Amino acid sequence: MKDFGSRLSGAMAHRGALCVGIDPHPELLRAWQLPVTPEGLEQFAEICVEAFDGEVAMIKPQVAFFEAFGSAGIAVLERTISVLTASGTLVLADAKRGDIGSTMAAYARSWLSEDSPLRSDAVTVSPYLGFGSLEPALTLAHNTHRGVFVIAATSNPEGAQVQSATRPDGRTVGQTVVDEAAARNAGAHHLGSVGVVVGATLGHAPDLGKLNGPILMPGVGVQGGGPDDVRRLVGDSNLKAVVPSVSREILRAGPSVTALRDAVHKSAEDFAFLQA
Ligand SMILES: O=C(O)c1cc(=O)[nH]c(=O)n1[C@@H]1O[C@H](COP(=O)(O)O)[C@@H](O)[C@H]1O
Repeated sequence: MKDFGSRLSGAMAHRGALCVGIDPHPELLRAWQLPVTPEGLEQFAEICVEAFDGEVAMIKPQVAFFEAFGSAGIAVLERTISVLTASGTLVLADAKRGDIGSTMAAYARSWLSEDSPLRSDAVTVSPYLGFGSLEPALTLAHNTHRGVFVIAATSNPEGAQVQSATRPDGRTVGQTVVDEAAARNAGAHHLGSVGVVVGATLGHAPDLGKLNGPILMPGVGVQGGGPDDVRRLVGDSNLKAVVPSVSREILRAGPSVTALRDAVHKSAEDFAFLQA
């Protein structure tokens, strides 16, 4: 199997850069006339799979909305991930895991090991227990040809308190996260397999020029970010590495599969400049 970065750059070349999130908010279930139960969750996920599979470079299920239903929700998540990965669509599990190294190793096994029922192509991780605490996930991802997306500068306004703090060497904390990720991608030919997450809502972003890996940009749509923000934040030379991520703005078009697909195509058009 090719490494995750190569698979992602191949998918982006074929299908465009967009990532669509599967975020089954209870309000969305209700808006889709579905019960807020594991059965409703399953129908929501099935409609999303039908609408998005094969249409975009990557699909990002937000794990929290499945966990909220307990073991029945996790079972729906497992099935959703395995249907998508079996059809060749890249799945990024948005679990934002981060813990001391020995516990991180267990989180890593859940999302990145070949024999886990939840195995995905990549997982989001939080470095705010120290970048080094992510080592078990970085190592397992490398060994299983999977990827990690490390939270660097998030789309929520509260993130700046930690991520924009300045270290004694003058770099922001978010910048050091990007720099550590860049060190992991050194020598990768296409895109490295260690991505970062940078919110499209930010006033300014860390310097991404040496990352050599994918830049996931959520915060597009309902949170207020748009294509112009993406361009402004990453700079022209980094546009090819950007994976804009949209959840509610697209999901609100449901439950019609045709309307969901139309919303995907509209978003994809808005971001076509990334591939130009
Ligand atoms: O890691 C993420 O995907 C993420 C990072 C971030 O900085 N901001 C952010 O909104 N997200 C996730 O991206 C999705 C955004 O959803 P919408 O605002 O509905 O597009 C949610 O699943 C968030 O958890």
